[in-house]
Amino acid sequence: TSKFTYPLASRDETVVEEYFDTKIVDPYRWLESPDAEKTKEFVEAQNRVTIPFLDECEYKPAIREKITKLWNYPKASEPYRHGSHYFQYRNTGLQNQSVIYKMDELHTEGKVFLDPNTLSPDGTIALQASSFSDNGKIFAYGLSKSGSDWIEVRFRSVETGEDYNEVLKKVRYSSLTWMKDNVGFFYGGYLDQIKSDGTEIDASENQKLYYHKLGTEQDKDIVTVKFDDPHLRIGAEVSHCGKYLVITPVKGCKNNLLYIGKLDKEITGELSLQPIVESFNADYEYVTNDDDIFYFKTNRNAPNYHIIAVDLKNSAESNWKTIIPEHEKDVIDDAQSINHKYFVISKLHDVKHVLYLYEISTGKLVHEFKLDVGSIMGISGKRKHTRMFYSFCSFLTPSIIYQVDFEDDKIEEKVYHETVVGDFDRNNYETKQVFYESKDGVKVPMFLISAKGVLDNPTGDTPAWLYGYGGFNISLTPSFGISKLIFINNFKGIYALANIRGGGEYGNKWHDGGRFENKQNCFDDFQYAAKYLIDKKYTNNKKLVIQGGSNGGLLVAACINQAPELFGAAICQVGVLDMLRYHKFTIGHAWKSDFGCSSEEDQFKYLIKYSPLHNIFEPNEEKQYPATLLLTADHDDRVVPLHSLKFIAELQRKAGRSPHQQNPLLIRLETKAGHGGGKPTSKIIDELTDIFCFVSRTLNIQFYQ
Ligand SMILES: O=C(NCC(=O)N1CCC[C@H]1C(=O)O)OCc1ccccc1
Repeated sequence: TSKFTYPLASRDETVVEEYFDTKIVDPYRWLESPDAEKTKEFVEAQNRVTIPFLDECEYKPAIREKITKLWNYPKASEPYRHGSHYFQYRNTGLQNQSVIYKMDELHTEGKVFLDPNTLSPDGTIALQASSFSDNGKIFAYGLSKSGSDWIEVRFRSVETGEDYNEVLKKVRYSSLTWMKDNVGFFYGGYLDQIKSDGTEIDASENQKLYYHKLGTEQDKDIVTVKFDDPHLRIGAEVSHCGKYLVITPVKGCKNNLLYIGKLDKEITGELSLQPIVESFNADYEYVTNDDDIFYFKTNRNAPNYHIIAVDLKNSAESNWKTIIPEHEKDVIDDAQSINHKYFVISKLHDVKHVLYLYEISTGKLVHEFKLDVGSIMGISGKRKHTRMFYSFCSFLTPSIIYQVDFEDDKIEEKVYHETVVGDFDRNNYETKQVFYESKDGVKVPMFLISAKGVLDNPTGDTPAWLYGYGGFNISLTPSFGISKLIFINNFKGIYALANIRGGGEYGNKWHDGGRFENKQNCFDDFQYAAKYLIDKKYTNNKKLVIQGGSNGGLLVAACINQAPELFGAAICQVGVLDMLRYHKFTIGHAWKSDFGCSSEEDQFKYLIKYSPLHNIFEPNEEKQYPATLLLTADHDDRVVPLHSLKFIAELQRKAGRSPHQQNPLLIRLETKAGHGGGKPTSKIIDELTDIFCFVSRTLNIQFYQ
């Protein structure tokens, strides 16, 4: 690839920050102002370099055509019962947003209930939150614009399909939950926030839990719960019996407080709350309750989670009862209630889901559902229902929806709907789970997917795509994706998913193994995954592309700083790249629960060691950066674009200018787009096409039609 002349970004060396006894220069601080003219010029200059590079890919039209063709298969969610109707999300294949259908009977076409595609010509208005009233007659729904976390909440009558007049604004990081009277509604709002279009970078503060009465204006809403700490987000859920409000305030992204408010009278002001947990010592998630006995899924004294019962009449921890004990290896993932008397619980067993029924009153195991290797994507059904649905997927199965009917003590299961993808034939592929050793000897699981026969006959020259995340207790379970199939099929590649530490695959210990001072374990695990793929001759370092987004973007950027020799290309999406300043923007402060914060000396000491922006090396004859593509967007208010702008500016200056840096170092900046949630199909296809073009050109791999 030809030598690049990268845009010059001015540097202001006078911006110096003191971190304890260390001075850190921040010359691109000016790129933190998204609306500044200079920033806009910088963005345009970058796109003028990147777009031609991607457009020159000879396979671009064929790649786009292939993605579009494979993507174009009908998708349908499991049915959800609310009141006397069933609701289902459907997409004919290429629609920008899925459509909600309302059915009177199962297996019927039903009719369109809410079609977000009618709300914007380019599909950038998305449904980001929703909650049906208990009687299923009113649908509360939150719409986001251009991928921002901000939502506007509206209310739609199920019978008429008409919206009520009110619109709730300045809502984000919010639960939506109804009173059982189908008139009262709770949500979390930042009503004194000035700007809220998703391009602002400042943090929102002082979220309050509001009570809204259906049919009234937002300015009549009542503050029912508020806390002094400006960073608390107030989770709330009306109990199944309707008599209580379960309040779960959260500060970071781990551990929450727990309060219960009684809802027995007219809501006129702040609720009096019964404190259950008043320190951030664990996660507590409401499952259901029988009057004063509340069931929670928690990792309190149970790193793999367990189900406990708390009696409101004596809610001291010493009086809590364990109903379903933790498993020594398997991790409880989702816990709901169904058919009046059962818990329905999914657990992760070596990164594959298993599904169980337990009796609520005794905690006794009642039934285990037989599942293939794969994931439970969703469970649909309420405690008062005698029917539930769950959707299953795997790397080679897009979606199978099962229907389960409980008659007396009989449990009857059948396939409700199986999704078919064009001419995709799963028999041409194979999946393998391997366990490789990381730097410290810890065994890390990794999934490998390829065409049949490829894994058993490694040639050392197969293109490989290694994906990882490694944080926030998030488990990467098998999922079906067109992009994986195209890389396997049309680039004749191997797809690898590494379940590195920081995730939730093995409960709390796996999460703790990859956070705070242990964060380097995530990078080691990912680099050792790459070494494994190379040592086993599945690929070589010129044919290996690594990809990750957000916290996974941090992973990718840290790894190309630390071990550039392992990779041929790196795709870093919406990455967290300035670890000294991330907490200052939008919801960044919440991530201290994984990253720590540079305001603490001991945490600054480990953050400065891996912060991507502060560890860029100057290439020499021995080492250069792999071909690197950063991606971000103007309405990303989860991870603000300044991370990627500052990183690419420094990377292109310090590395890009060196004669030893032959591989391109580029950034792709999208408009009217955000962190990823709600992204319209058209933009997803554009982005994936560009990523494949970048990989094809830089790894010099052919696209087979
Ligand atoms: O910040 C997070 N989650 C963590 C997160 O998004 N992270 C954590 C690091 C960067 C980024 C990512 O990896 O996607 O969620 C905030 C939120 C949004 C909507 C509703 C409730 C709460």
